[in-house]
Amino acid sequence: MPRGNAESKVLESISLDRERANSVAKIKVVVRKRPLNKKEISKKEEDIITIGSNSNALVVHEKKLKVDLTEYVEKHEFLFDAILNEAVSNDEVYSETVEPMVPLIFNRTKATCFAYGQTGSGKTYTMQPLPLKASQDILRLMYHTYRNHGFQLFVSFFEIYGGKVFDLLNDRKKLCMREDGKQQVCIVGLQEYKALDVQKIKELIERGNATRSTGTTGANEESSRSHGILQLAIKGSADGSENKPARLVGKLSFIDLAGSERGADTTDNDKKTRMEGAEINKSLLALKECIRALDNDQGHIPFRGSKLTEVLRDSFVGDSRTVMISCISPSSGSCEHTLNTLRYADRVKSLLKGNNSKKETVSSSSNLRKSTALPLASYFPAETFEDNITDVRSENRFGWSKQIQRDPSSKVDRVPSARTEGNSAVPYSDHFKGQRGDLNSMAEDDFDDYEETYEQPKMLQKTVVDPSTFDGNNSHSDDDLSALLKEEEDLVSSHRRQVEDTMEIVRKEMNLLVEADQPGNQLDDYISKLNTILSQKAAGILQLQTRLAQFQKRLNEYNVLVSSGN
Ligand SMILES: Nc1ncnc2c1ncn2[C@@H]1O[C@H](COP(=O)(O)OP(=O)(O)OP(=O)(O)O)[C@@H](O)[C@H]1O
Repeated sequence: MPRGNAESKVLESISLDRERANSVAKIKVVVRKRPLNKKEISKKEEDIITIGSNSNALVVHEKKLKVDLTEYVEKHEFLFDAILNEAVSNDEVYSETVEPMVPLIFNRTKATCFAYGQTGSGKTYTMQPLPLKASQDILRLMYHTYRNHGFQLFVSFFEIYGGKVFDLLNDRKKLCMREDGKQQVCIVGLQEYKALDVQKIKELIERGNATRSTGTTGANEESSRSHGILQLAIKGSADGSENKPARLVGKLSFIDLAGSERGADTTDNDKKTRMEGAEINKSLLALKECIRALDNDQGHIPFRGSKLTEVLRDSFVGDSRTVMISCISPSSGSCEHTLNTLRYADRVKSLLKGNNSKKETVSSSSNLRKSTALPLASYFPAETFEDNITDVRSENRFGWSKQIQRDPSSKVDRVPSARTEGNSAVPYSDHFKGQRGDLNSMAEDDFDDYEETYEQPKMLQKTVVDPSTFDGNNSHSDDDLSALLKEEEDLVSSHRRQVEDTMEIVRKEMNLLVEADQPGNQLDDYISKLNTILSQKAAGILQLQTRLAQFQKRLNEYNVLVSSGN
């Protein structure tokens, strides 16, 4: 083939990659349901998750008891970018999640894939094969499409355990993090291995996996008690030469988060496990706060909320892409955790809608079309690369198109996601009668209508507060974030306690009703007991309402604080 022809093929391929880049959502949320495991089957637990025929809607069928102790099923409906059922293979998970992001990392993008879910829901099972598959694609691009660019691939693998960072490719050496003058976070001494072939990467991944901290939880015998972070970095020198120091071009991070189970699950566990749980919850909440702040286009992203978010800082600024895989167990015994996971995912997804239509509109790809120059120098214009990140960020953070379109080549259909957790109660006897039909009979247009009429909940209302309360200083807002995260934890714990108390009260109430139906019952006694019960109920509700109001106030104040920090 004549040289000119070969070059134009390469150009075409790069330009195609870039066009594809524009159609990759900034944040994509995918749910993966695992099959029932042996333990769940032996306990006769049911599969309570049904997935709609268009693969982006699911229903959780929550079994509940009425006050008169009759059973009924409450349905919770959710929509996401894609829902992968128990028959979906790891290869298909890769195609749906990471594969579209791979070409972007040759063009300055920081892409992140993380798995979220309760312990034993399949996070590690889902995440472990992804880096190797991505490496294969990266090396193919490096050796073919970008073969004259002098790109190099580096692998690092570390974990965050108990708020500390350990190098999984260097005997779990404890590492510390530093922030440079440009607020770039680096992990001092982290080993990065240059990888030339897939075999080398496979060895590194296996070595790191074998070193990870695991423990046993009620739900998983080999549970990850740490956040494992594997990074594939593309580096290159400005003139494509291998002799000059290589600078970061783009990065793909894989994060296998520790289980998201909350306090309720840890009652049987020892103190160490409970402490681990608290630390894990803190970082998961902080991650949510960062994504929330990113979507609100706030100048100040509260990365310091946890070690995890500090480490991820450079993955979220500039031109970034994130795919979150929410892993869920199908079993009735995990219903509460599954709902928590889906609500977390739903919250992340809904942040991208509602008031941000401006941010969601299709961005022009002209900036990419213009730029067809091939030499690596074109990736490093006049300013330094880091300066460039800031520019890209301010111009382009939400200019990216979400463009979730029907992709004929994809095995999974996708439509724009709406935040819909619609609850509907049906008698328990109807549980299996129409659960699939309900979703199957829902045309895609129905979802579109729902999307149009649904009003976005405004978690972070901007209210006016006494400015003297805050000085708009970012370090203060980091302290505030920690306090806020703690309050969120406390609120949820109080809520849980209140529900337990209420159940106890309802039991007393039922007994009282039974007594009241007996012949010759004492009316005075009934009145006095009913009064006590009602007072207890009212006190519980009032207490929780007060706590909730306090938390809402703090949340609003925090929002004002970070907004004023812009
Ligand atoms: N989609 C799946 N298909 C088949 N088996 C699965 C699937 N997902 C998970 N499993 C199995 O379920 C068990 C728990 O999965 P895994 O260890 O990935 O959970 P986890 O969410 O990472 O838990 P933890 O947070 O405790 O580390 C494993 O034995 C795994 O092989």
